[in-house]
Amino acid sequence: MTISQGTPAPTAGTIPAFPTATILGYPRIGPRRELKRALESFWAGRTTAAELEAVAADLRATTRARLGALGLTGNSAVPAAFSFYDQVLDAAVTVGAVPERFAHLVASDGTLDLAGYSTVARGAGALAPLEMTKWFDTNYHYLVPEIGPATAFRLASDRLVAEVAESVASGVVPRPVVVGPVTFLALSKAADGAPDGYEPLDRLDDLLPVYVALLERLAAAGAQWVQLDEPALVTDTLRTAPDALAAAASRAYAVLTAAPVGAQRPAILLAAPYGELRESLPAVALSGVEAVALDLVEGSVPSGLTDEVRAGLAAKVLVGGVVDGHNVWRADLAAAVERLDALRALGAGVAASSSTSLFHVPHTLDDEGHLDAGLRSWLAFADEKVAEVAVLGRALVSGTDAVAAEVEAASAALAARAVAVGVRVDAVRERTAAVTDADRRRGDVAERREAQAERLRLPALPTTTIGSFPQTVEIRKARAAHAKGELATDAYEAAMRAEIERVVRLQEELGLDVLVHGEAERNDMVQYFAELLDGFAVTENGWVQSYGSRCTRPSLLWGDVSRPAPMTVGWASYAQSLSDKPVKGMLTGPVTIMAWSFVRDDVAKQEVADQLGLALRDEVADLEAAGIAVVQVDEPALRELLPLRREAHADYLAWSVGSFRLATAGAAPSTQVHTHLCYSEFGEVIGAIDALDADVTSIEAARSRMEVLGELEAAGFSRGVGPGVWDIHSPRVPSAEEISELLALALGSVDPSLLWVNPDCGLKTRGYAETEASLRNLVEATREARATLGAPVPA
Ligand SMILES: CN1c2c(nc(N)[nH]c2=O)NC[C@@H]1CNc1ccc(C(=O)N[C@@H](CCC(=O)N[C@@H](CCC(=O)N[C@@H](CCC(=O)O)C(=O)O)C(=O)O)C(=O)O)cc1
Ligand SMILES: N[C@@H](CCS)C(=O)O
Ligand SMILES: [Zn+2]
Repeated sequence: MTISQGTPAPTAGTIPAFPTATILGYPRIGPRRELKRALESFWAGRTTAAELEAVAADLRATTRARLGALGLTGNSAVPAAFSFYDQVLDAAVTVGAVPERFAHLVASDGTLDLAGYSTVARGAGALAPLEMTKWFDTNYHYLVPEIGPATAFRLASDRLVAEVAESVASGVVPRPVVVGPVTFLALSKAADGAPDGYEPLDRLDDLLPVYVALLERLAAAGAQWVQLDEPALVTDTLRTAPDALAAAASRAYAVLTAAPVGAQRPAILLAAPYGELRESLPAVALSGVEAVALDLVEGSVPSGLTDEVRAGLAAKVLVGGVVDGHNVWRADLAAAVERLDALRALGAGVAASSSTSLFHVPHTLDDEGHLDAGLRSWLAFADEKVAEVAVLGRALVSGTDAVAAEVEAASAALAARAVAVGVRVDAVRERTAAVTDADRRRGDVAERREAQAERLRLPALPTTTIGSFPQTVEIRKARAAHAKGELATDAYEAAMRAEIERVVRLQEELGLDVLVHGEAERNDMVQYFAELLDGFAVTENGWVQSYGSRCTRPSLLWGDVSRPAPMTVGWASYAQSLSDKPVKGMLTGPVTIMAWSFVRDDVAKQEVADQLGLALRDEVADLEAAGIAVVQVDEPALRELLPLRREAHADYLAWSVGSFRLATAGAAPSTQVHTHLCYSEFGEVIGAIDALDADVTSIEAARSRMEVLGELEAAGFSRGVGPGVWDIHSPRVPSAEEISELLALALGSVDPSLLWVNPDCGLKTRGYAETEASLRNLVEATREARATLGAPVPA
């Protein structure tokens, strides 16, 4: 195979040139969250599908122009990777894998309009949406396709083909991006009713013809290269073993490359982001794909290769993911050039790229004028990363000397960062170095239980919520006005206190037992703390898509972390002053603060986690001193940071659990420590959850109908536990009967003296109407359950 050096339209069998610089994907939400606003207007019925399409087309056009201006100029350098909601959902819709319950939304030609697509993503009434889960080890969530033995695959959407045609018409030959067939099936779940032992990957041979047909359509629309994302090939933690995934990749890519490049298909770039290709490397190297994108931030340049694998790679373009697509630190261009050189020795051609799609980072630093100039100079958001790959592409073509100034500037920024004030704070390092095992140990569990029962005097099956109450438009408006200086701090704080009072009164009226203050004052459960801790900076506009239209602004954790002053005590004490019932102090745990921030890459994660642990430990002490008897430390991201390789799990769990314990182990025996976990399946980390040594753990469970309880029981978990009885991800109000059923299930595996009753997660995304109705049913169902236990029922 020869890779042509020019960029003529391909003729059968000749491989079009691959650009020397590219990225694997770009943020879709828009620099001003234009897509979020357009989607939410459409969902609210304020705009039409045509208006939503127009906003999307504008965004795509702006992105193409921006990427070209930043230096992605070669044919196929610009990825066509737009999505209205999620790329995995798009793949499902493209191959016609829409679950049966949505069949009435599908047109006779198999297509789904934007309203139908939105319903599959978000549900409607009794129609449950596709399940949402974490995308690899990131804070992005994808929708899980449901594939059964009878799912009828067909090419059912021409959206991607139209996107290619739109781009070609605008003068840019793009590289369309699709989730690859192996990853698509490996991330799918078996549709309800599938027989035991069935796996969606069993359907690979039925799915491949649809990919073949799609490739042909993309070629006809003008695509010369297509990118098939296969991150499933870099991990050994999926349901399917890595050897089976490698075998599936061999089969799949034999079929997809059976036709020569040209009219029947574009050349194929198989992208393997988020980790290192290990078990699958031979399969990929020996496959017929024309290019492979390797993540050289998480992995390294392949070495120790057999002759056969070496020969396979030597026939391909190797795309070196040397610019971190997943974090925001400016690249070390000198080191990147070296890695690309090493790759050049292996492949038929080499290109510079981001390690992953850039949709994990914000659009641009241009919008962050407020950031300290030093910190800014250490950062690269999406646009700045595109400029970095463009520089590296020039180095590949013209030699390093041609980009000497850029390489030097990057090295100088790195050197300045290493010695900048606040990056290393001796007092913080001395404190973490002095931590002993005893600092991570609380007293005996039984003694704690007795002291807490005596202090709290709670009824059987205590009811509580997870922390946040609805973040109303008024709360957000007040915060936005305060940030702009249009609302004075006193007035803002008074508005938040009024909100806290309303939430406390509501909980008392509903009859909940352990109250929360509602978190009205928090813009986000991580950013709130980042704004108050030293070592962090926050962005004004650094939005990153978390799922669908929902975004977060991950904070920048750049230096040693310490707590200049109490962060939550004023709000918690105010809430406690309003009620005789215990009000929980509410903190976000060290692991979650790390997982949902952009974390410095110059220090071991364990050190960062312990710094956070110590800051939170001081906060717990201050909450206790203010009379708070229950403190909840949320760790919804404990599972999320679990490495994609099993060999790294024990080390990760040791430091992550250690940092949580450091945060909480200073609490007195009579202080009840809660933790809360959600957004993941926790089966794999049950041992670690137990090791957190919290007195009470609330955990997402409603959607899986309490599945996690069996896992906890099997692991001998014998602490207080609140399996969620209300799936808060949809506006549906669960009836008291439904909640009673879930409670009965829970009582089948949890000792009644240990069972708590609570929703799955916080209520910040819900409205008040459904919140009040659901909590009323929750309290009612609890009263009934108490009666069946013969426990005294509080008035
Ligand atoms: C629990 N989750 C979280 C994750 N990561 C976090 N960092 N935080 C999380 O809570 N990861 C896992 C999950 C992901 N789930 C979600 C769920 C919900 C959202 C969400 O609702 N995001 C909001 C933005 C939240 C926020 O930052 N609010 C700010 C700013 C609000 C805002 O947009 N203001 C307007 C002006 C006000 C107005 O007029 O309405 C503006 O700035 O333009 C705040 O409250 O102050 C979202 O809208 O997407 C995210 C992840
Ligand atoms: N305390 C937080 C946890 C979310 S995971 C909340 O209630 O929103
Ligand atoms: Zn939660």
